[in-house]
Amino acid sequence: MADTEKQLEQKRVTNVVQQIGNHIKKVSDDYKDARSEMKLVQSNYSANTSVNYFEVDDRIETSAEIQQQRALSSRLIENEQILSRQLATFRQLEKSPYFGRIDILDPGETEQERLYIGTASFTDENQNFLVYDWRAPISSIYYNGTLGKVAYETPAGIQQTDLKKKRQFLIQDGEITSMFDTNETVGDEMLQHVLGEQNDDTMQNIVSTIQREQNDIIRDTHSDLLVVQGVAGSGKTSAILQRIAFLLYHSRDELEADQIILFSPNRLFSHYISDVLPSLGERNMRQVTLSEFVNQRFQGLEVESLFDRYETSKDISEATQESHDFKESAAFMSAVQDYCQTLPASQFKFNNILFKGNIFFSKQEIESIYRELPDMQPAERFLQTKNKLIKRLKHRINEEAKSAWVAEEIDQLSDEDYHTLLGNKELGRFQQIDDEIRYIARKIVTERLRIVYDAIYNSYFLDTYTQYTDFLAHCQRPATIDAKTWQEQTVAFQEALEYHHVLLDDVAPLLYLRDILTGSGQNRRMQHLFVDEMQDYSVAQLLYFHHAFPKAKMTFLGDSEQALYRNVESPDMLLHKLKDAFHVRKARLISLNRSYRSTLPITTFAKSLLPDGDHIQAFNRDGKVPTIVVRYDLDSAITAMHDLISESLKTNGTVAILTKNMDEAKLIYQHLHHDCDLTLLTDADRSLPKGVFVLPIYLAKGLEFDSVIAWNVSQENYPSSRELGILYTISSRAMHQLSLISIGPVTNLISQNVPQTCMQIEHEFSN
Ligand SMILES: Nc1ncnc2c1ncn2[C@@H]1O[C@H](COP(=O)(O)OP(=O)(O)OP(=O)(O)O)[C@@H](O)[C@H]1O
Repeated sequence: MADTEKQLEQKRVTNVVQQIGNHIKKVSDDYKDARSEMKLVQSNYSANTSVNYFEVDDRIETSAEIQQQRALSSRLIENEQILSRQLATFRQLEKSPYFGRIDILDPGETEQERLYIGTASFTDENQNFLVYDWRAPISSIYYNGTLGKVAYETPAGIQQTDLKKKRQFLIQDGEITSMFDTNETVGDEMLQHVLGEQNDDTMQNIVSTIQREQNDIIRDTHSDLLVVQGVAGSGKTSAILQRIAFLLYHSRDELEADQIILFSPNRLFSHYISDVLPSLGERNMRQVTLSEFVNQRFQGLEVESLFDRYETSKDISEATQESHDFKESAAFMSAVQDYCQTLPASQFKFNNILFKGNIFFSKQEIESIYRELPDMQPAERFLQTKNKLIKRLKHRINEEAKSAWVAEEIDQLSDEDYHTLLGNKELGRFQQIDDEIRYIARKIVTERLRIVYDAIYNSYFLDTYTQYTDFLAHCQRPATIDAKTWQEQTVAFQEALEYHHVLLDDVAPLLYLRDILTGSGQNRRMQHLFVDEMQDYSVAQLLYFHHAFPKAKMTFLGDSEQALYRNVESPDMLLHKLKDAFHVRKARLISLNRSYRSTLPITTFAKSLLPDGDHIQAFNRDGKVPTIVVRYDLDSAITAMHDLISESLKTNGTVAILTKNMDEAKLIYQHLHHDCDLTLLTDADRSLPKGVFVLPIYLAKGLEFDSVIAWNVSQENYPSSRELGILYTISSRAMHQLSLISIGPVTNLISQNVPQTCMQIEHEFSN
């Protein structure tokens, strides 16, 4: 491109950067003002909260003032937060104001329009757009269109235009480092540059290089269920995050970040992706792991985690596996639903409600309330039972409030405690002192009996576990599961319960049963549900999420070939299963087959492990072929590991040693941590350190590292195709370098599938 052209563009960049700089100064001043105002209100507030509370009039006045100040300070806090977010956005924009330019000619116009696209909009004093937000309707042309006639979607409908030029920029600290015109979606040159960089400890946004098929995922606002099957490294996680940023922009007035929930595979991942949305000027969505989500719903019990199950259930029989599969299926969830809908009142299992070890409401009493109600949906009937119990509780509170112990307690109250019990709102409400005392008495008893109220409110009087056992006994199982194996499932469930454990298979059906019978457990505020690594969830769990967030549109992303916890499925099978299970109006399936993470030799190696790997397209980025180091005993393998680490560190910032399980990770740590700076990562870790670390593959789900060393890929350790998903997932975590160590002969998964030219094998020959 002619130098003058570049000079002209640089001139514009410099000018825009200067204007952004001026704007930052202004926003900084506003921010400082907002902060000092905030401080002033806060100091006033604390002065007021310490005023004398004992004169009734004073109290009323103070309370009103406090309410006012609270409202004022929350408004100020919000304002301050907005300014602070704006500042962060503009500071980023100042360094790199845009990454793209499109020249368009609208129908009927004679003059082309030139638009620049960046991570956020920026207008000059006259409200002319100097930079368009990448999420603006017009910006979609940049990602989707090749030169010529193009269409784009706007709130007013589809618009047509003629795309005359598409230019890409790389701008660092206000300087154009490269720029080129392209007719492709986003040219490979730009991608080469971005992908060749070293890994950061948190993920980066990809807005400047979003690919056309990723753009389809990001900008889909129509589907109720969007399922993305994408090969390893195809940008699924990136697409989720840009999609969230897009949705927040698109529905700015109706959607808050906390109405979006993402199920992430582990805590390291949660941290890994935490910077992307803030880098785009947005707040993070809510993030949970399956374990966090279910543990919160089973208070007092410990739920088996995916990791626990992975670590312990290595050798289960085929028959048991069939029972597991059934319990994880959509058919099983339907069976739960049928059971609940047709459950006769006499089969309802209730618990006593206890107070200090004594029965407060007996299960017989609850049962008779339930039975006497007319026939209706179980949840409605349960709710009415609940209301009747609360009524009876209130009655008993009123009676108890007249007891001598309550009067005595009131006598003993200090003035301060008395007023605290009375509360701000009730100050001055009672004309008669007797009324006030009766009120206080009821409050004392209510507090004392709160535990009973909570038990009613939280539906603890349904004996969920006995009910579930009853369901298991009555459930129609497939003919392939014999009675004995099925009975073993019930026993396993009950035995676990004795130790306050719930097995993972039982989690979704158990929660579903409880929710249907009690009419609880649903969050209708959540508008979007995202599940990353969907292949690691059972269909039953996904259906439960759908039930728990009934209003949420669903986006499920995953890779059937990275299955760690079950056998690898073909993408078609997985999609078919999900489509059948979710009866939604607008379902859409998108496949991503191009892999961006790894160098060409690494992707070629990883895809040849898979029987159907041909559909995976590698991004053409140079690198060394993966090395396989074969040793014949543990000590030599550890020495080889040591050498590989030193060699990897010469060119890579992060080196991850990935193992099949935690025992292997500990073993390596024990042998190596004295000689090199090595960290062992566990389930409890929330962030990745720099340098060298060792972790089992399930904790590395969704992550990527400059260099990966796979531990012991021998035939003994990876004997069958059951381990294929594990090996593929490990190999596909590497960005620039992949090495694999084997103690003894290498697994057939590699030796029989990967062509010799795609790897370099180094044997140690003993003499
Ligand atoms: N359009 C793109 N531009 C630049 N980088 C991209 C793009 N798409 C993906 N990448 C990069 O490729 C790598 C893999 O992306 P990501 O982690 O989102 O893939 P994934 O499909 O979720 O992977 P996996 O399933 O293997 O965990 C990341 O480093 C990401 O930044």
